[in-house]
Amino acid sequence: MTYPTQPTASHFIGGEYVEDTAGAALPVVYPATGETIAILHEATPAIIDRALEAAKGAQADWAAMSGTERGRVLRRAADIMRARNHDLSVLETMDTGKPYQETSVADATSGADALEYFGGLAGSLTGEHIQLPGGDWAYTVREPLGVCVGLGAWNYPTQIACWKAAPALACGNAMVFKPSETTPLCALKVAKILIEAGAPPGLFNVVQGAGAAGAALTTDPRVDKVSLTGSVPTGKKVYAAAAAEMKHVTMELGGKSPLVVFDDADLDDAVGGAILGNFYSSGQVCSNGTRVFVQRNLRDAFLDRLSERLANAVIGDPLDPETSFGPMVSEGQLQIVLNYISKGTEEGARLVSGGQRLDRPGCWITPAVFADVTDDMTIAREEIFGPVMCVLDFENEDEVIARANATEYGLSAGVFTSDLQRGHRVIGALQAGSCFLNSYNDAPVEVPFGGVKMSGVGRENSKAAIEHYSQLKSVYVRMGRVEAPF
Ligand SMILES: NC(=O)C1=CN([C@@H]2O[C@H](COP(=O)(O)OP(=O)(O)OC[C@H]3O[C@@H](n4cnc5c(N)ncnc54)[C@H](O)[C@@H]3O)[C@@H](O)[C@H]2O)C=CC1
Ligand SMILES: NCCCC(=O)O
Repeated sequence: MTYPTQPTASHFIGGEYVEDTAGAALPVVYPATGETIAILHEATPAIIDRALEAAKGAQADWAAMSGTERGRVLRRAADIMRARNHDLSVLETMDTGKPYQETSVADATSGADALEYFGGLAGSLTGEHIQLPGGDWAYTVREPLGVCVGLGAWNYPTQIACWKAAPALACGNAMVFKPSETTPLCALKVAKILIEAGAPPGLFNVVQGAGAAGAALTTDPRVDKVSLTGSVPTGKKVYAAAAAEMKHVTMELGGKSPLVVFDDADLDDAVGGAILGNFYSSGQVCSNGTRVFVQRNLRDAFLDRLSERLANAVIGDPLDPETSFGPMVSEGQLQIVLNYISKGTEEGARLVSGGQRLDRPGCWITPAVFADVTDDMTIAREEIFGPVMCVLDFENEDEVIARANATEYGLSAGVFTSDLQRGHRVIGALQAGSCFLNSYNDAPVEVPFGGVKMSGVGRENSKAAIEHYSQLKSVYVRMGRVEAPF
């Protein structure tokens, strides 16, 4: 059988598509219909070995090029991605179920932004000169780490591949990227585009597979750094395995982020922020503000306006540009979400809208809003990773800060208020890596992205990412005689 989105082969290694049918079959399902759209194969040990050898073989020559030359390749790749945005967006939609309305502006475009931004930075990555007493001096050299492994989640397959590859390659590293087993298609296109842009074969390789393939990559002695986007439980395993060999890590993990709405906020902006922070990508965004704290005397107006605006959601064919809300990524993820919705009702939260599975093929659920949620409820404590908004009441600033911070997570936080002093004061007190004031879920490449507490280690995007894909060598230069004690 021929599938419409079947790639040339499962893996991309050494500049070409590579197949090894000895690996377990990996069916790819279009979540909007439940149909199989491709069948790939998980990487065998031989495939993983081949990818790591290819990366190791390409890395030294790539690192020996000037930053400007490396940057040129990345910027060319960005141009190709932009030129192919339509096709890449359709593929992203097929891989994830996210509506084309989103994928056409937030996936390949975001990946291209990362390639362009880090391509631009590559030529400016230098060390520094440090003057010392007696005429001595030192200099630092910014060196690549070597071979980096990228492990992706399923919600943003193109974006995650590019957010990891772009800074890694800009710094002179090579990469083996393993997409999520749920969404294996898009990263292959990124690999092909990098080759077309002039990247040497082996610089960026893609291998498929689930946790076992990720673990094999993480523990391989040829690997110098592991960058994971995934859940906290996986993050703990990957971090521990990397630590055993003292490897560098970036951990972009989960969250249960607070979005605080004061009663002086612009109501429509606050409702818009809550919609963006809960229902974009059908709620499958790590930074989502899923605990929406609304000051008590605004609560009813907030819920009314939210219901009015939710009625405008267009739930349907994700490839139709009018559709604004797609299916969950998989039946498994849909079941997780449905279980949380049952638990919310059982524990006494009030389901004010949505939360029903739609009677049609595929993984469809309507956006759910719970009111009267209390801090101890399961739906207020655990990451759901689906379209479930919890609305919690609060009275005053100190109270909401304490409650917002009472979580092991610390990825994001948002505040809506027209009192800017209060806005900055509250943001200053919130324990989160990525914060928003009168906005939610913006992720421009120029701004560091990442979490504190259990939500992660390190930062993606911005100049901060350079620190996580390079290391400094210090060289002390003595200009006089060496005076030893004997
Ligand atoms: N902070 C961030 O930037 C983001 C975080 N996430 C988080 O990701 C989660 C959802 O994505 P999932 O794909 O379900 O996450 P997951 O943690 O199940 O898997 C993430 C990746 O790790 C791999 N993996 C699983 N076990 C492994 C092991 N033992 N060793 C090495 N690799 C292993 C998987 O195959 C996959 O490629 C949510 O918790 C979400 O919050 C998602 C997107 C962005
Ligand atoms: N564009 C959203 C970044 C966060 C995430 O990948 O979930």
